[in-house]
Amino acid sequence: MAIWVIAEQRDGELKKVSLEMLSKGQELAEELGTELEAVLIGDEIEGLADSLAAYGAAKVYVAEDEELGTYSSEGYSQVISELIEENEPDAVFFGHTAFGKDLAPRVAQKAGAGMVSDITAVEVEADQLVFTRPIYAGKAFTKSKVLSKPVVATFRPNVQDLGEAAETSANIETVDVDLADIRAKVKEVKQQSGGRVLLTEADIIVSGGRGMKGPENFDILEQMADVLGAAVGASRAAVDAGWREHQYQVGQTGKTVSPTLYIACGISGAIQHLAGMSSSKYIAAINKDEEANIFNMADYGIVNDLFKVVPVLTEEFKKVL
Ligand SMILES: Cc1cc2nc3c(=O)[nH]c(=O)nc-3n(C[C@H](O)[C@H](O)[C@H](O)COP(=O)(O)OP(=O)(O)OC[C@H]3O[C@@H](n4cnc5c(N)ncnc54)[C@H](O)[C@@H]3O)c2cc1C
Repeated sequence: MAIWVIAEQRDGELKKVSLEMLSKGQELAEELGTELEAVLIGDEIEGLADSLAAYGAAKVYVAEDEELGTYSSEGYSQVISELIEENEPDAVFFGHTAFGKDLAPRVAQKAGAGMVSDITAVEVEADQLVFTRPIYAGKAFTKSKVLSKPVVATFRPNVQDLGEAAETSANIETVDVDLADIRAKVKEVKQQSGGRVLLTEADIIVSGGRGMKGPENFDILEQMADVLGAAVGASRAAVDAGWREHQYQVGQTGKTVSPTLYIACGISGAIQHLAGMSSSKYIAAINKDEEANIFNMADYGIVNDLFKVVPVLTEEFKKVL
């Protein structure tokens, strides 16, 4: 009986959402009087188990194999499903990331489990987990209880608070892995170069829309992002115009992001854009139209020409950062 967090790592580095889920999981486990445990899968990753313990995992199941070095839907879902069958956890949490979105439904299907996705909050009511998730592009929220066991849930990254890390070492249980029946193997992963933080993990995002007027003008956003250590996003209008690649699109048909600060530059605030960023902690908007809908959502707004404002802000940020 336990709450499980399926840890996500890439190239030996844990994704922040895994630690966020552990921080939240610790609270929930205490309230429910159950254990918090983590599952770590990959190749040569055992060293990461201590970090999972530091954020509250009382036990870490470690499945290591060369074949698991790169993500494989079939391999990872097989390992997790077998572990679930053996240990019968009450709840299994994944990040709502490309990894979690691919893996969680497969695991839920194999375990015959109910699933709730993209959750932004969870609480305990009458000994049951109640999950909150945004619907209608963030205009409304549903609260769901899942009656089957285990419940599988995916957590929106950057929403749960990260707790304090404790000084502790992990209680590791090594998992026997038999991948003889796996039909598909990942032979190579080609990564795009570029040193910027990922959009979905960024603490600060500077985003540009049609108001940027052309691809070359994104340079001023890149410069501001360099100073802030931010990622650069875009509206669909900017992506459709061919100014930015689709992987940087924020919104209903792009990425959902929840940074601490989202700076929207020359973005009007269409509902489909808001769908992807309305759960940001703070929203700042720069737009020359004071009627722009983005100002209804923004915590801070500057009504002015972004080509005047952005370079000034960048210089000011340089002075304090
Ligand atoms: C099914 C569907 C899915 C969609 N999915 C998405 C999605 O995932 N993401 C998304 O973003 N959109 C999406 N859209 C499109 C969405 O409806 C809007 O068309 C789009 O978000 C508009 O982008 P924008 O704000 O950059 O452009 P606009 O709406 O044209 O706004 C440009 C803004 O820039 C301002 N501006 C212009 N010049 C300056 C300047 N010099 N200084 C300051 N401000 C300036 C203007 O005042 C204006 O407010 C979707 C639409 C549909 C129908």
